[in-house]
Amino acid sequence: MPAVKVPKKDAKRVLEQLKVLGIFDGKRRPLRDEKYVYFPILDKDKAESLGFEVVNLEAPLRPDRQIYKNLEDLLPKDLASKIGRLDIVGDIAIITLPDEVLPRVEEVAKAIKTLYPEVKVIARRGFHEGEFRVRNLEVVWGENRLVTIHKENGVLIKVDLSKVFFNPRMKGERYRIAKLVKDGEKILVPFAGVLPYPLVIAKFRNVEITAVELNPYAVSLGMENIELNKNRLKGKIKLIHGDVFEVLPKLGTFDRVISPTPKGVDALEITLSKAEKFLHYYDFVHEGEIEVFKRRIVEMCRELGKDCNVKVKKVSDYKPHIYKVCADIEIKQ
Ligand SMILES: C[S@@+](CC[C@H](N)C(=O)[O-])C[C@H]1O[C@@H](n2cnc3c(N)ncnc32)[C@H](O)[C@@H]1O
Repeated sequence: MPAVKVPKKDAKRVLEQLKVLGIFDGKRRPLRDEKYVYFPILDKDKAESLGFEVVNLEAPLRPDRQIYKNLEDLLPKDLASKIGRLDIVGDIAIITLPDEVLPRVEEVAKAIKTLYPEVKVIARRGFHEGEFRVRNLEVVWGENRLVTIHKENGVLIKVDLSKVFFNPRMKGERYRIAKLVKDGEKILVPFAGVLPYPLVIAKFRNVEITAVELNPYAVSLGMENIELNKNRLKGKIKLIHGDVFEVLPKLGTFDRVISPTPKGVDALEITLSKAEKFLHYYDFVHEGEIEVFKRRIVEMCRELGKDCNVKVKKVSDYKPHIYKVCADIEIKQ
């Protein structure tokens, strides 16, 4: 098959050119020797007419998962348009799948496996329910289980999605917070779940973290997760099983508090009262109400005798016009 032969020093520039011209064959891997790079192409005549040196060679095909980036690339339009977003937790794929599409689950499974060969279970998504914010999930393909070990930010997180809350999309946010933390800090994480925030922070920083969680299954998995990661963590994690509103009044104060607040719960006052330097407070806010939310925090700071800088950041979409936000609150010293 045809390939454009380019001296190594020009490879990046020529690759861009070939892509713009629409003749780069992205399904095949480029080859290299000591002096040259060989880019597989789709149109020999066009390349030659533009003055490129074209040779013939066997460039291997890339695996499908490197060619196709999402389900829309792999499924017929009528099917792709009916299925919702895909999340991967360990070896479980979570997807929104209406009843009418259920008979075509094998087709969906094949596409998911192309992108994520590790997937062994497909579960269809319902809503988060109850005070423990557990998502309603139904296994529709593969092994009948919702327990898995998820890898994120260099830690292992064991979850049982039938019993605990876990959101893989918060990976970047957890990393952002971990990077703000300094060695030596004392940190409080209320509403800690199976400990994704504490684990990621303790992975990168030598800190003392106190986590509080009410769901007994999350607490038990959290303890397993501390054990599972014990050789990866620089920091220490202490996990308290209990209600944030009962436990926090008995605790002292912390340099930093991180509150992944469950939807519908107002924990601003109690978490702010425990923070000496920083509070990262998550909530769900209508886009038109972000300033009101910010003013409420400033007001609460004043009531608690604190002088605060407040920045509110949109973290993710929740519903049309409603965002999950994080208020980064710095308490001036
Ligand atoms: C939105 S989830 C966040 C979990 C975890 N931090 C994460 O990011 O995956 C909220 C968590 O708070 C827990 N929770 C709800 N009410 C609580 C309370 N009053 N005291 C302690 N934990 C509570 C739920 O069980 C759930 O695990």
